[in-house]
Amino acid sequence: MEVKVKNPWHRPVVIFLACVITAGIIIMVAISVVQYKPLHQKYKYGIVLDAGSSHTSVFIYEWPAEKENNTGMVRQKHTCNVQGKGISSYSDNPMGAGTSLKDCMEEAKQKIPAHRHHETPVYLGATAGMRLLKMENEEASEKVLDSVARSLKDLPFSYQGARIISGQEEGAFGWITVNYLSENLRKPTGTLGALDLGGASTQITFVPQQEIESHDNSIDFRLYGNDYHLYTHSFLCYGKDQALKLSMGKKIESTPKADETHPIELRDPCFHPGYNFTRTAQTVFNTPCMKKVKMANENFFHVGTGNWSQCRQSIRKIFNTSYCPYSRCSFNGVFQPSVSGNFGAFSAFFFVMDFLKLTNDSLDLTKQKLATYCSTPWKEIAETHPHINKKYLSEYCFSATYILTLLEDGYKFTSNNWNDISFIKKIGDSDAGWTLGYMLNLTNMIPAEAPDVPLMPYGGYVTFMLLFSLLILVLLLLVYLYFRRSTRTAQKDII
Ligand SMILES: Nc1ccn([C@@H]2O[C@H](COP(=O)(O)OP(=O)(O)O)[C@@H](O)[C@H]2O)c(=O)n1
Ligand SMILES: [Ca+2]
Repeated sequence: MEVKVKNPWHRPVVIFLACVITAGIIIMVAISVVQYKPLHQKYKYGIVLDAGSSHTSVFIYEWPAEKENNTGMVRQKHTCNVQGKGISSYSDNPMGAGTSLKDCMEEAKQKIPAHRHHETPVYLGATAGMRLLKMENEEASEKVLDSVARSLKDLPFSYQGARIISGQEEGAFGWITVNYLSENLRKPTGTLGALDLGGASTQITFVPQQEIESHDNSIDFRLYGNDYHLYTHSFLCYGKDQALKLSMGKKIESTPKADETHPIELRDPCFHPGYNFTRTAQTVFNTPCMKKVKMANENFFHVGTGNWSQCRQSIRKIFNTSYCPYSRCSFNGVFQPSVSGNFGAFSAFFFVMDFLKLTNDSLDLTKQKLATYCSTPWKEIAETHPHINKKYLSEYCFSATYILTLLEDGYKFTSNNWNDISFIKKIGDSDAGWTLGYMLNLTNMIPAEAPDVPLMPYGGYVTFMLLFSLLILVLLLLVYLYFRRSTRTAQKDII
């Protein structure tokens, strides 16, 4: 006998529910395939040594193992400052350069889980101090690099090289670091220019509004599917320590000697009134940034006069602005388009301006405050900061005046765009500097094209899957109940 369902229009409902369930299962399977996520987050590590002119720092970075190509995923886990001066100061004792790294590398072994050691890349990049040593004594610079390389190869990490990076690389990787950390690289919105002040060189890097007229200053990247056309320049000898030597050297050369028996008295407006030290000319002229002078073995009296505007005038003399083979220049005949957009100024730009609490004022107020600081007697300055190394303390007036002169007269910032400059040390957990960009580049962690991204964030994915499963269960339950009811009704009808 034929079984008749009592209510025939229920059939489309059943077909509809069956379709919804099938579609639901297909969607869930499809999302599971696209959305891969390991249950346990594993981290990978990388080490970069920044062998600067004044000191060496070790940076340890970490990132989730499965997210190498995601912007902003690499963060600084730990940093260690190597005791003593930079590796270029070991020219007379190259072995000492390698030994100096031991303590910090021991710390790195503790910070990185042992099972990751063998796959953790370690890179050493040396900057302007080693560029200068190479100019002065190539053999000594090679010995120093050999020594640090040997020391790093002895470690359980994956040694990837120790080399002097170019000024262009230093500028470009500093720019990549600040823009990676600010998560600017995957958005079509603006980027952040990078200003790096070291002891021996300084770098300026930004996306210009106008054409780059000199090939040497142009650098092109394709990052996450976006093209970047950058202007960059590194001024060797214009880091703050070398600039001080250039400036003092110029003053010494123009200071007449009273007589043959008495040392020169260098009256220096960039040092506080009451500051009075005897120095050897060797400490000023021991650099390939200046031509050697005859008086290298002589002493001179270094006497502070604390006059900011005169200090500024004296610093202007180390910038040659008398010739420019392009439509516009910064100084020393170097092409520079007009600065545009926001800038992050880091390393010594930050250390100096932060120490003097000059990071948040207008250009005019910064000048006023600095003028007052420079004219403060040395005795008062030394008493206010008893724990700060006297050499560093005595140089802040010069350094800050140099920073202002470099930014205003050199790079042509004005009071209108002064506040586009942010003096920064870190972005999030990570230091601004070239090391992160260098590692991202060498580990191919910034692809040229945008990497495939999961359909939805992990949290959203889990919630979606749970709700969808619940919905399907409810639908299945409804279908079951419906069939049970229909069968019972049919049985009743038969009876
Ligand atoms: N806490 C700190 C650390 C460094 N610095 C200065 O920052 C500069 C860092 O330069 P660097 O060693 O990276 O030298 P480059 O090789 O980059 O020219 C040096 O002039 C240091 O004296 C500072 O003023 N305060
Ligand atoms: Ca540096």
